Amino acid sequence: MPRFAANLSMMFSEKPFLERFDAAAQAGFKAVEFLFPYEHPAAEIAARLKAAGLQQVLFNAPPGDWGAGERGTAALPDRKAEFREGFRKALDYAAALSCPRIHVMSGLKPAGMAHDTMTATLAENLAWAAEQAAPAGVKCVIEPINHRDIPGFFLNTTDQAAAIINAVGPEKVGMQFDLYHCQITEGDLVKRVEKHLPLIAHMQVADNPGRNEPGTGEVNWPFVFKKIDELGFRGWIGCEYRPAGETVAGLAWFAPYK
Ligand SMILES: O=C(O)C(=O)[C@@H](O)CO
Ligand SMILES: [Mg+2]
Repeated sequence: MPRFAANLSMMFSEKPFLERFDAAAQAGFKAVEFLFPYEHPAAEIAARLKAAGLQQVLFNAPPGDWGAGERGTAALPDRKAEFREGFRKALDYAAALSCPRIHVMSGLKPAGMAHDTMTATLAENLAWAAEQAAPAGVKCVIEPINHRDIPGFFLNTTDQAAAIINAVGPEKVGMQFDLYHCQITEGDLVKRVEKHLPLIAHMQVADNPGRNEPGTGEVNWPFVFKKIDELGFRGWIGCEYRPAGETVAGLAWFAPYK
């Protein structure tokens, strides 16, 4: 059966962040993910996880200046030192939260920057990060993101991500396969999951259009989830969606998977 993790950056936003852990557990989730933990001490988050009986399965490395529109630094040649400093901080949080996956965002493509230069920078940074992360049992993941949600993002397709992962080494870095982005950019969800399955270390889901919960848009999710299970994916699927209404009221789709 597919295993779903609540995304606490998007779900349960009716409550303050630290209260969302308990809310997710009460709704039947066994695991959570979120974008960034850095506004809160790691020990505080660890305590919330423990009290709620939850597992932390993913969060993001620092992305540069998010408020100013930056979306990662891992593919930016002039930001290597910042990327590394941020990744070390992420690793400290991962250790405190016993979290096995860190999402590393590549960044926006600067005007005039050569694609190959960015690919090489991303590969070099990932290889370095993997070396730091391996002793802690942590794997870095990279995620292709659609151009509508993040215009100008460097990493867009599952094939582009696969080429980088294969160049660095699939044992070192994995694919964060977000079904929402794939539906927008590429479609053909089941065939693409099948193609990249050996590289996929984490998945995420939202329906399209709207990025709301499964069942609110165009995708036949019971079919897709069944196929993902039959294909043998045993990792976590993060519910990275904005509930259309109140979070718990929109969880009917989740009932068969609790
Ligand atoms: O947007 C997504 O999709 C993510 O998974 C985030 O981590 C990055 O914006
Ligand atoms: Mg995602």
